Amino acid sequence: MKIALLGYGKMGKTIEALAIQKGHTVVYKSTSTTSEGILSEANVAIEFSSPDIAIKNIAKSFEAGVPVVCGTTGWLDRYEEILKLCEQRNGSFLYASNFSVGVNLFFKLNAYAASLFEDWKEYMPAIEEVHHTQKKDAPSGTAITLAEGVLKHRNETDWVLDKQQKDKVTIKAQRIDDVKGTHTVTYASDIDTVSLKHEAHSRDGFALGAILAAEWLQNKEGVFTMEDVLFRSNS
Ligand SMILES: NC(=O)c1ccc[n+]([C@@H]2O[C@H](COP(=O)([O-])OP(=O)(O)OC[C@H]3O[C@@H](n4cnc5c(N)ncnc54)[C@H](O)[C@@H]3O)[C@@H](O)[C@H]2O)c1
Ligand SMILES: O=C(O)C1=N[C@H](C(=O)O)CCC1
Repeated sequence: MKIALLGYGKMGKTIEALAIQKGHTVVYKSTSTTSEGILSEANVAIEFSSPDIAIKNIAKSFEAGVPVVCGTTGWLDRYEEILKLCEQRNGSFLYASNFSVGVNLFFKLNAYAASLFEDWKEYMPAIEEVHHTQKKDAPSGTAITLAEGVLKHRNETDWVLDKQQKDKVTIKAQRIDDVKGTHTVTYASDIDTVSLKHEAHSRDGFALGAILAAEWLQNKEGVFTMEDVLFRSNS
């Protein structure tokens, strides 16, 4: 597979190293200031840049006729625009707030826990995320996905960042040194607390999941998620 890397920071570099180990080649890469190679020669673009840049990079790939796997978080207020653009261009697009297989299994555990706690409203849910200090967005995309899973089974209407508010599920975001990504969902009552936790030890899980998604996206048209890659089809 010939890969374009849109964004060549911590994630772009990890993906490059692991993709080459898997026998793929990188034919294009871009940062905020440089680009090398020819985007239209790629079979797939893997986009890990920055919340303000993702839309431009995705649009550029559709224009070049290149399917896009996007892991950049913090731009989803413009998700509908991308869906329309993808349809207009007969493109292929796959976004995930977290590409790690472990986290995607954790999303399933989160949904199951939320359904179990649905009838026990004395347990208050809360989400905590910890990431490195260079992270631009808060809360993390993963924490938002977890909150959405919890909210499906609650009377609370939305999530709120770093405060307690009636009718909202709290997400607490912390930034500490080089933490790769830790997410905890808790259900706390006066009597006890139940916690579910995922802790990334490196960026390899995110990168390998993005490469898996890129391989899966070959010869497909439309809009997809990691749910499609991991749980709906093996082909
Ligand atoms: N979905 C996931 O599994 C997952 C995992 C890790 C990180 N992320 C997200 O991926 C994004 C990138 O993370 P990172 O740790 O690699 O960040 P980083 O800051 O290390 O790298 C960002 C890269 O984007 C580049 N960039 C900025 N403007 C650009 C432009 N105009 N064109 C092309 N590239 C441009 C920067 O030069 C840099 O190379 C963040 O939004 C982060 O939240 C998602
Ligand atoms: O390092 C980051 O930045 C990460 N971002 C994603 C998020 O916002 O959930 C995934 C975990 C790592």
